[in-house]
Amino acid sequence: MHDVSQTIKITIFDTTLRDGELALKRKLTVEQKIGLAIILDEMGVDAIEVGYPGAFHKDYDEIFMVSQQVKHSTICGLASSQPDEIAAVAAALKPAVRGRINVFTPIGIQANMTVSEVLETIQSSVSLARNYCPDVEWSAFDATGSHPDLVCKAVETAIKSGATTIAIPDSLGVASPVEFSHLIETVMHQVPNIDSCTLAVHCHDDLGFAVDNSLAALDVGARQIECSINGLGVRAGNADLAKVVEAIAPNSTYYTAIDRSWLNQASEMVSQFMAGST
Ligand SMILES: CC(C)C(=O)C(=O)O
Repeated sequence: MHDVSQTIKITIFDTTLRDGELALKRKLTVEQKIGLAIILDEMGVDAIEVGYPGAFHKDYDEIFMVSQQVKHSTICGLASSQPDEIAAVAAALKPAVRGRINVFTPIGIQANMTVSEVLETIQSSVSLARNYCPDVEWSAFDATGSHPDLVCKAVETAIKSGATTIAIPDSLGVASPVEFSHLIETVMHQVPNIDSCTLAVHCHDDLGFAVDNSLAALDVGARQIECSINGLGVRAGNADLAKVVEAIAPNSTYYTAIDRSWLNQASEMVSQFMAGST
């Protein structure tokens, strides 16, 4: 239960079953995904990202079956801007009480696309996703490896195209807390329609800053943190959900809906996944 003086709810988006699974040598079974998703749902996680069917065919069935079991959390599937990937996530989410399509577009310097190609790709993919689902997240893959002006233009375009959540990832884990919160602040100040979406952050731990970057972003306007149990995720991992939630708990401004009594059970389950994958 949060203190009534804590006024701003921070949405907790768990990506253990999607980004986290990428770190495992042996992929999770559908039973393992359902088992963890039920605990995350009980724990009060707002959104659970279950898979990326465009890259892994098995993730389609897993999103479908987790969607049948979970009653409270929003179930999310990842898609690139390819129309068939977006359609696959939409179909897999059919049984979900609440579903979300997370569309990502690479916008870093290495993406090798012109500005107009990037913006057209965002416009067409996010609009398509919105035709299937009222809850669409757009993720600016490699935002910290891009020019801030392009990040802002891209975010504005995604919101105009119907995105309800915008994620700014530090995809390669290259930013310090000062640099990352400066980027979030720039987006908050320069994007005219930013108030019509929830701003999310998705940080990787290559420099050991995933949790610090996520928390620093709150004071400049981020309202969703993407994280994972035990920080499981590609390379050095994602922000650790328990560390994020424990850091927010005593804060007088922010609160989460997480019931922290479930944290150990979730951590033990994911430790077993990790041990079984070596
Ligand atoms: C696909 C996106 C959200 C991602 O995992 C990243 O940028 O790290």
